[in-house]
Amino acid sequence: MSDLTRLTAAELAALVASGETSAVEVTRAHLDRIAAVDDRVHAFLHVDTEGALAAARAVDERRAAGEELGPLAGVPVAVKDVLTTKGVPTTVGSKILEGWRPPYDSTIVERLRAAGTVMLGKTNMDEFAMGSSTEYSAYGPTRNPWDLERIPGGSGGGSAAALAAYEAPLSIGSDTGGSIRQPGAVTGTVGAKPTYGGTSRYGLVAFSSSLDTPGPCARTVLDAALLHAVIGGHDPRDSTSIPQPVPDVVAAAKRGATGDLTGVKLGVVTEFSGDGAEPGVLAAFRDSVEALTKLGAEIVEVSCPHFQYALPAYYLIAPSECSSNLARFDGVRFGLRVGDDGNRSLEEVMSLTRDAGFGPEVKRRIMLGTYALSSGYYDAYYGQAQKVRTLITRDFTAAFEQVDALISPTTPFVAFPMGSRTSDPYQMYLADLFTIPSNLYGGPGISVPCGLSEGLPVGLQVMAPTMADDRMYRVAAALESTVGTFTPPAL
Ligand SMILES: NC(=O)C[C@H](N)C(=O)O
Repeated sequence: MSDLTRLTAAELAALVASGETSAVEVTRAHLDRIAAVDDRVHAFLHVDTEGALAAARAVDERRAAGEELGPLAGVPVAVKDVLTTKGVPTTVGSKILEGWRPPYDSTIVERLRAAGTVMLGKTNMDEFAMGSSTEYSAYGPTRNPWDLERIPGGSGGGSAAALAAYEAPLSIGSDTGGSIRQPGAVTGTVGAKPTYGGTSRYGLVAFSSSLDTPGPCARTVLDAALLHAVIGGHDPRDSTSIPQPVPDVVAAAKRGATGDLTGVKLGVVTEFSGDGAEPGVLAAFRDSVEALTKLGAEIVEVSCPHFQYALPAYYLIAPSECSSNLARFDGVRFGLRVGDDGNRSLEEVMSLTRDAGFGPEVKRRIMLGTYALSSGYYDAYYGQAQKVRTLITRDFTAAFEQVDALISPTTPFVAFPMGSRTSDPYQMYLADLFTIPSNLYGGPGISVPCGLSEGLPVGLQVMAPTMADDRMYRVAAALESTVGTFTPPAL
């Protein structure tokens, strides 16, 4: 049997369904791979060996009993540590939740289990999903399998690195400003942010509730679509979940893989295709635009004049929501409690707990958000940012009257050396320059590998109208059919 860790999720599912290999064998191969490389990569915060093998055995038993298996049954998946997993530690990359074992599964995890996928464990992330390099994890950074001295992106660097290091064929991320797509871009993997409300936030530890969107990560576009179909769809337990079925993303990915984009009109975002990105990134992007033209797509330039204000608007809205959401970590209800010696007031214990439990970036965001929401500043900062959000949404609406989807590089730069941006928050924030607009708008976006610059992966982003997730999969799969997939140098 060839190395099972090199196969796609679709291939693994077919092998398990036909009985050529068992879910237990597939799971063991990935657990062995994790044991062999994760001390160097550190993609995982927790590996659930027992749980994974039990889930795999259950799939094999169902198959032996002649039961019909779902399209991803027996396929391992790694889950970002932002999603609750019943009885399995969930830390959000923070000390404040160290040792917390949630009493319930998030909807995403519930759906993964129901589909017969095998959860390998929980992946590393920037604390509370705040960061672009996974260096802000309270449990130490994840490294990029392409170059262990470079960052794997963030906040979901663990989910992306696990794919690039062949520790898992599928993973789950969450994208508030780019946390799925940016790690995908810098690790040469595929990351999709679904339409906001297209995937459930129930059991997703909240950062910025009007933006947080869980979604699929994979090494191929089809695998991402297969995972999207499993986790997506309406959930009555999430008040912003859209009561409509997910568009047929799998069919769209298959259609795209035929390499025919005749009749598809794509808009290159003027503001994101000039300055602001590294020359090597722009060169790979331009080559991809040419490749898409050869596949039959019509390419036009589209100006989205308010996109330039997306980053500052995001850094008011997201911290504002975070300052409110993170108030629940008070040392009373969850996880860490510091200084509760019977002599201190409740307020002192809360303050000591939050001081010890939160890292520097989380504290920075809470302060930014508290300031932006405070009386006297609310209108000037938070209110103004909400107006900008509306203008950005209008840019998208106008653009989608002209084109089917928008394209841009996913990130302005390739994976940067570890430690090179941690002392300058603004430089770190710039990693999401091109991904944030679609979060503010709520539409779907996907990053697909499109080439290399300085030997490191570059991603192309496809953005589509809300609830037209299928469109982005079609375009991404078409590009993948011509540029191929990208394998990091051997670990
Ligand atoms: N969570 C995200 O989507 C990422 C973004 N880099 C942030 O720090 O807010």
